[in-house]
Amino acid sequence: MPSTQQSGDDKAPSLADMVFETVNRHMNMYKGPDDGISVARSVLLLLLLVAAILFSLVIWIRGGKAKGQGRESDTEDVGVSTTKRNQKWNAPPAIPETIPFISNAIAYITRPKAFLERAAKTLSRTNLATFHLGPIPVTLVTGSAQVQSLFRSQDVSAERFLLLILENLRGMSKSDVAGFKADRTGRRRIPRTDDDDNSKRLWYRQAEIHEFIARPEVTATLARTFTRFFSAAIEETQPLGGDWVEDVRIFAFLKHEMGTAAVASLSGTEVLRRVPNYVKRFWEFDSVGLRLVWGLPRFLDPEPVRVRNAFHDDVADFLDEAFKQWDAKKKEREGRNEKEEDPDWEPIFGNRFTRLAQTFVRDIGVSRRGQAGTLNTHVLGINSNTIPLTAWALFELVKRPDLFAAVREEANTALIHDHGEEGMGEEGPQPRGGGGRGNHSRPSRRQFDLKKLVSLPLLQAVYTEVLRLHVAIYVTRQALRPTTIAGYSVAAGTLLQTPTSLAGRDDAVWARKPNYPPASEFWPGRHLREARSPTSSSPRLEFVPSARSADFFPFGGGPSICPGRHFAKQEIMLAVAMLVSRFDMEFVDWVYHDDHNGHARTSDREAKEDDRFFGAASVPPDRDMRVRWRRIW
Ligand code: HEM
Repeated sequence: MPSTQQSGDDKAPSLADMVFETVNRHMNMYKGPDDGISVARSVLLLLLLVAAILFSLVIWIRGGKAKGQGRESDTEDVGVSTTKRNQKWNAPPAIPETIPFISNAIAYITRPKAFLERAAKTLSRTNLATFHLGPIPVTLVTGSAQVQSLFRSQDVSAERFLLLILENLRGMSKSDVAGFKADRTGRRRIPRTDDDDNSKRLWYRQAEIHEFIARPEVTATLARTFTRFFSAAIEETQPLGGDWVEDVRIFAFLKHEMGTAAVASLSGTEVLRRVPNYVKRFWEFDSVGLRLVWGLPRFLDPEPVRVRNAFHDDVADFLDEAFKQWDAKKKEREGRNEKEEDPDWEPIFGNRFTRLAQTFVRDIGVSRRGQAGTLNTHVLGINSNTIPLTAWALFELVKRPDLFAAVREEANTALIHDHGEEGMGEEGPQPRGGGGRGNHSRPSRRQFDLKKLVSLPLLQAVYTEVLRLHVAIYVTRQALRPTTIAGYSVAAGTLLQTPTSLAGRDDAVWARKPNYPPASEFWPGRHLREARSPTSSSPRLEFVPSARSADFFPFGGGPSICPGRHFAKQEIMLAVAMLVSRFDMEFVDWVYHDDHNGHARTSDREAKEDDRFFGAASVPPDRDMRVRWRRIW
C-alpha cells in the first residue's frame, strides 16, 4: 500500500544547503564585531538564542506531527518496527551539545571523527542517539540486533542518501534527478507503491545495473583485466635484474599504477588516453568528495564544485566521442547483418558494466555532466576504497618482515604458470602507452589462481584487519514512516545512520579472548586458528570469520549492500600478493604526501588515518611509507 508520508523531501534542498543555515549562524557568532563592540555581540548572541528556541519549537511541532502520523499509519503495512497504535512516543536520547541544534551539526561536518568519539559516549549507554543536521533529525543506530533489523527493514530506504550522491558527487542537475525524486517505488523488484511502470522505476533500474557488478562472471572479468593491466605496469616501470629502486612511496605508487589499472579494467583504456591526466585529476576529485556530499554550500566553499565540474566536463567530451565511436561500430555491424557485439571488456567503455551504466543514464536523458559524473563516481567506488586499504596492508607487512615473508610464502602457493590469456588478446592500447623506464623484461607467464588466492587464510586475515580498522562510513537510511527501534520512536523522514567504525573497533567483539590484543591494534591472529586433520601431523592455518555480519559491515547491508564487495576483496588481495611475491622490500622512512620538487619530506611519525576522509568509507593514510625495493620476477 502506498505510504502517504514517504520521506516528505520533495522540495528538500541538498543536505549541505539544509545545514547551511545553522552553520552560518554559528560562523557569524564567532566572527563577531572586530572592534570589540560588546553590545553588538550580545545582540547577536541574543538573536542566536532566540533562533535556537524558535528552531527547537519547530522541531517540537514536527515531532508532534510525526507522532500523530504514527497513529494514523497503523492501518498501513506493519513492518517489524512500524510504530503501533497508541504506542507511547519515546524519543531516543539526544547527543549533548553546547549550543542546541548547532554544535553537533557543525562538529559532524567539520570534525566527523571527533564528533563520533563524543557520540560514542552517549551510545555506550543506549543503542540509539539523536542530533539534528539543520532541520533533518538524525538518529545514530548501534548494536547487532538494531543494525540487523535496520538492514532488513521495509520501513527504511537508502534513496535519500543516493540522491545526495547523484546531486553532489555526480553533479546531476535538478532536471536530471527529477525522475529519481518522483520515483516512490523503491529499488526492489516488487514496487513499494502501485505504480509498476518499469520505465519510470529509476531506482530499481539503477539497482539492477549496480547489482550486475556482483555477478561472478563480471567480477571475474574485472579481476582478470585488472591483473593484466597492473602486471603490465609493474613490468614496464620497475626494472628486473638485481637493482634496488630507491625512494618508492607505496601509497603514491598505488594511487598511480593500481589506479590506472583499475580504471582501465572498469572504464576502458580510451578514457585514459583521451582525458589528459585522468588519474591525477581523479584523485583531486576524490580529495573533495566528502565536502561535496556533506560539506558547506557552494558559495561558502566553491572549490569542491569547481574541481568536480571541470573534471566531469572533460570526461563528458570523451563520452560524446565514445558513444559516437560505439554507435558507428554498431551501424557497421548492422550493415553487415552481424550480431550486436557485447564483449566482457573492450577499450572504449571497459567492462560491460560501464557500457550498461552509461547507456542507462544517457537514455533517461541525464545531462552530459551528469553522465560523466556517473562514470567518475563509479571509479570513485573502486579506487577510493581499494587503494587506501592496499596501502595499509602493505604498510603493516613491511613493518613486520616475518609477516611479510609468511604472506609471500603463502601467496606463492597460489601461483600458476599462465599458458596465454584468452579474450583480452592484444586489443586496445596499453593504459600507459608503453615505454616505461624499466621496460626491459618479457611479460611474466606466472599468474595467481584467483580462486585459490582469495581463500588463503593469512592473506584473508590481513585483508579483514585493514577492512576492520580503516573503513569508516555511516551506512545511511531514511525512515519512510514512524518506526520503533529498540523501543525508541523514530519520526518519518529521520536519517538513520549506523557507523561502521564503532562496531569494527569494539573490544567486546574483537578482543574477546584474554590473549587477544585490543581491537584498535592490527593483529591478523584474530581471524585465524590452527586446525588438525587426520591425514597430516602438522596443523593447518584456517581463516575464521570471527564476527557476525551485524557486528562487521564495512560494505553496508540488506538490499543496498555494496555490489563491489567481491571485486574489492579480489583486487586488494591480488595487488598485495603481486607486490609481496614480486618484490623484496625494505622500510626507509615515513614521508609527507606533498612532494617538493620530487623529494618527499621525512615525517617524524608513522602514518595515521587522514581524518579529513573519515566517513568516506576507506580512510587513507596521512603519511606515505618510503621503501626501497627490488623486483625478483
Ligand atoms: C573496500 C572497498 C569498498 C567499501 C568499503 C565499500 C563500501 C560501500 C558501502 C558502505 C556502500 C553503501 C552500502 C549500503 O548502503 O548498505 C557501498 C555502495 C556501493 N558501492 Fe561500494 N565499497 C567498496 C568497493 C566498491 C567497489 C570496488 C565498487 C565497484 C566495483 C563499489 C561500488 C558500489 C556501488 C555502485 C554502490 C551503490 C549501491 C547501490 O546502492 O545501488 N564499491 N559501498
